[in-house]
This record gives sequence, C-alpha cells and structure tokens, in this order.
Amino acid sequence: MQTGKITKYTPFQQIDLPDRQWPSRTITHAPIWASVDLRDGNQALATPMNVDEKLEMFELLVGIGFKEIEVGFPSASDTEFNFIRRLVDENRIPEDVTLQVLVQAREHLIRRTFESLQGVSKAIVHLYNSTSPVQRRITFNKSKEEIKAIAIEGTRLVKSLIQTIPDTKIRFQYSPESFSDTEVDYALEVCEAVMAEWQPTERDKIILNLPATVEVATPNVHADQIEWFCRHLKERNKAYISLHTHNDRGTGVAATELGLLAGADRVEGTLFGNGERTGNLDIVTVALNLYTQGVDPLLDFSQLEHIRSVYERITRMTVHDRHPYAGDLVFTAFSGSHQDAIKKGMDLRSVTDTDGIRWEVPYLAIDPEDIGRDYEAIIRINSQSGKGGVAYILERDFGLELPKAMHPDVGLTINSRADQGSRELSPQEVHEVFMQKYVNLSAPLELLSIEREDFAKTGEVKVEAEICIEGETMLVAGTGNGPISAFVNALQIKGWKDFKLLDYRQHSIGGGSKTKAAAYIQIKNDDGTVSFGCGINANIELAGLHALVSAFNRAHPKPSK
Ligand SMILES: CC(=O)SCCNC(=O)CCNC(=O)[C@H](O)C(C)(C)COP(=O)(O)OP(=O)(O)OC[C@H]1O[C@@H](n2cnc3c(N)ncnc32)[C@H](O)[C@@H]1OP(=O)(O)O
Ligand SMILES: CC(C)C(=O)C(=O)O
Ligand SMILES: [Mg+2]
Repeated sequence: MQTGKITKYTPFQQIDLPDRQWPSRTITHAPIWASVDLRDGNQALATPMNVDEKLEMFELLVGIGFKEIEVGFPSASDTEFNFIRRLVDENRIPEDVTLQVLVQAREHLIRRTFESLQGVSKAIVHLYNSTSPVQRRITFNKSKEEIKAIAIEGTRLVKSLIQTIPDTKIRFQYSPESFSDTEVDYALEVCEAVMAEWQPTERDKIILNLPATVEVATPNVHADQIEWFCRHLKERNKAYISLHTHNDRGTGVAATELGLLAGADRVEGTLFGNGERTGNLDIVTVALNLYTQGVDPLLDFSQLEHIRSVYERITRMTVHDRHPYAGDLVFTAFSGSHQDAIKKGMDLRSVTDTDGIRWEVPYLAIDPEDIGRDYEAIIRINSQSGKGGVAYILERDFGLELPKAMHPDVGLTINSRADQGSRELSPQEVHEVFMQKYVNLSAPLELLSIEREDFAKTGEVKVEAEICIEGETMLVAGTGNGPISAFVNALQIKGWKDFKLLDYRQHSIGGGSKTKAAAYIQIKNDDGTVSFGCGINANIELAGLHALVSAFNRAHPKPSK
C-alpha cells in the first residue's frame, strides 16, 4: 500500500445537487421487489445451481412473495435456457409472477433469449450494456455515441422480436451497466435514447435499472445520482426507476435505502446478499428494516430459518453469525449489561398483555419470533455475562425465580466459573453450578428429619429436628411463629445462631404431580456478611428448611463451634 499522498486511486465525483430532497424524506411504503438470486446471485457461485436447485430456489422466492424474479441469462448456457423451458413445460409459474431474463445488447444473444420465452405469459426482457468511461475505453474501446448505439440497436431488436412470441406480454428493462461510475448526464442521455426507441407509456412503463455494478462511492453520492436522474428524466411518469446495488464498500443496504429516499420505485437484490464479489443488495435486510419501522415489506420472512437453510444448501454459501436478522448470534447477548436490559424488557412483556403493544426490548431491534426464531439464544453465558443473564437462564429454562437480592451473589459465582474455564457455559452447566453451590447443601450442617407440633391457641410451632453437624448427630428443638423460625431458634439454643434471617421467598416449580417448591433464604451473619441458600423439595416446608440450612452452610464452610 502507498503511504502519505495516495495517487493510485481516483476519488469519486460528487454530484452537483445543492437542493437535494432525499435527506429529509422517509420511506413510507415497500418498493417493487425483484429477486436476482437466480441470475446475479447464481452467476457469482463457484458451482452455479443446476436446474433442480434453480427450481427449488424459484419456489422459495415465490413463497416469500416476489412477483418479479430474474430467472437467469437464458442465452448463457443450456442449464439457464432449459430452466425456463422446465418452468413453462411443468406449468410452474404462478399467474401473478413475472419472469425476468437478462441479456447483453448483442444480436445472437437477444434472439436466443426470445426463444427461451416461448409459452411464458408475462416476461421482462432486461437488456444491458456498460456505459462508464472506464468500460467504454477499456472493455469496448468505443466512443460515447457508439456505446449509446449499442443500447438503441439492442432495444430496437428486442422490440422487433416481440411479434415472435405474441402470446407473451413483454415488458422492457434497460440497465446502463456500471451506472455508479458513469457520468450522470451521459447515463441519462443513453436511457432517454432507449426510451425514445422503446416508446413506453404511463400504463406500460419501461424499467430503468440504475446499477451500482461496483459500489464506488458513499451512499449519499448514490442517493444524489438517483435523485439527479429522477429529476432530470424527461418522461419520469413513463419509467420505473430501479436500484441494483452491490456491496463493494460494505454499504449496499444503505445505498439502496437512500436511493429509495431519492425517488426510486423498485429494488433488485438477493437473499442474504449473495452475488458478485462482496455481493448484491441483501433484500432480507432492507425488507426487515422496513418492517421494524412499521412499514409492511410485502415479503414474508416469518420463516427466515427455513429460508436460510434452503439458501445455504442450494448456494453452498454460509450466512455469517453476525448477518443482520439471519445470523446465529444476532439475537444473542453475552455481555452482562445487555443481558440485564434484555431480561428486564422480556420480564415486562411476560407480565403484560402484549397484543398491540409496541416491541420495546433493549438491544433487540425486532422480536425474534416474528421471523421464526425463538428466545432460546437471546442470552448466553460466559465470563462477560452478569447476574441478570444468569437469573434469566435459571428462570426461563429451569423455572427458578431467584429473588433480586440473590442475583449478584449467584451472578458472581457463575461468572467466575465461566472465567476459570475461559469458555461459554451451557444453560445446563449454569444450572449445575447453581445446584451445587446453593441448593439443599448438607455440610457442615445436615437436616436429617424434623417433626412439627402446632399450638392452636398461641399459633406457635414447635420443631424437633435430628441434625448432623460435622459427622455428629444430635436432636435439637425450638419454638417460633413458623417452622423456620422454630428451627432457627433450635439452632440458637445449641449456640449456632450467629445469623439473622433477612428474607424468605418461595414459589412452585412445574405442575401436576411433579410440582416442587423452591425456597430462597437470605441471612445476615455476625460479621455483617450476607449469605443465600435455596431449598428444593416436593414439600414446601422442607424446601424452606433446606434453604435455611443451605444459607447457613454457605456462611459456615467450617463448623462455627
Ligand atoms: C454486471 C453483470 O452482472 S452483467 C451479467 C454478467 N453475467 C454473465 O456474464 C453470465 C453469463 N455470461 C455468459 O455466459 C457469457 O459471457 C455470454 C454468453 C454472455 C457471452 O459469452 P462470450 O461471447 O463467449 O464471451 P464474453 O462475455 O467474454 O464476450 C465478450 C465480448 O462481448 C462484448 N460485449 C460485452 N458486453 C456487450 C454488450 N452489452 N454489447 C455488445 N457487446 C458486448 C465485449 O466487448 C467482448 O467483445 P470483444 O470480443 O470484441 O472484445
Ligand atoms: C446486469 C446488471 C444490472 C448487473 O447485474 C449489474 O450492473 O450489477
Ligand atoms: Mg449486478
């Protein structure tokens, strides 16, 4: 790489549009979508799809709701040609779906393209030739006039061939390929010449597709190019302006969104952005971005997991873990502060009737369930995780509703276990550590059996318990206003009550004959420290007593006396 003054590359040209309107607009409705998965996506694959795979992808796209699908470049190969024949012969094209086919502005290719369309009821013939200065000079070695002539002659030929398939309703699309790198006034000149040749009407518009064949500028420049073009096109009412962005600078989605603000009507792209080099525009992202703004995208991504798995199998590409909406990790928080906020947001939804209630869960731009994902992975535990995340896992997967005061202690315990192992802990491991460290602990103190007597007159309870401390078994007895305080008092009589009961909670886990009770106790020890214990038992009273013993044991790793 050069350092200092870099002379190897030419910076992109700004567009002179001081009164640009797009920055203050909003997108209020879905554009016309056109999938180019079977063409631009396919042409970029190391192993292009075979006919069966193309069929499966076509059906997937139809199921999502695409009404315009570029099915290939039929003059390129037998596979491309035969695929269209198969769609026709097997009557697989839904009535409301228009096939689109791409062709270079070259006579033999255009003729072959028309042959492929025999029997198709509606088709868009998409003609292109490259128009940028670099392509004019390097690829074609032709002047501006000669390049314009290629476009006009190609258009004329397409028009003349319509009569060869009279039963097919043909619409026409023209792309000044490499528009992103073409002088806007020249691209306009070529497109207007094509329009003059084609003679579109307001009812039968031409599609002018303005591709960022290679993304060479920031998205605002793309938006300026589109707005400039829309404002200068003489018969704007007779054309759909279509966007076709690639992602060379990583801003294909942004360029499309700003292009829509700038006045475009239509968007071409692919699932997950498959396509040449860094890819085409990812339609999934743009559509779901609209959805999160309250705009119906008119494409159905409610089964995104399924769409992704078909896509990955057919294209042999993988969707990155961090890919918007579709990646494995995009709904997962490992970090504590994110987990805390997500847990609070999810807790609020679980106690509210969510019908018609806006989605407001911090860090989650969309409800995973809307796109066919569950809440399973939204919180995962490693050494970056905090108490909120741990409490969320214990509650969601194991029904343990830890009192808030206990969260920091349990969070620290789990965090240090994850840190020691330098790895993620599965929910099962989190549960195991919790059980090991907090639940039904039996050393140094173990509760072996307990008997209770109730005094109806005073409301007091007397307990007699057999306990074992450090291997020594003995009987203790005490009275209190409930079995727990009676047991606490029994310990005091033995001189072990160097703690104060601060808090007691309990709830049931599960249902039916398998219902258990979970109890949580917080005690304050003589030295001012606080310890927590949990008891789980089919008997609610025993759960409470075990919770107390567990809290005691956590404070007394050694016998107190
Ligand atoms: C940006 C895009 O994605 S555009 C779509 C690209 N997709 C594909 O290329 C996939 C399908 N393509 C193919 O199968 C083949 O390239 C074909 C069938 C289209 C053409 O194949 P071939 O003629 O064998 O080869 P190739 O594409 O290399 O042809 C290059 C010639 O066509 C000329 N050419 C390229 N585009 C055009 C055009 N739109 N109009 C006229 N001539 C053109 C080139 O200048 C070159 O001419 P030259 O031989 O005089 O130098
Ligand atoms: C054929 C055209 C539209 C294309 O794919 C591009 O320019 O990227
Ligand atoms: Mg392309």
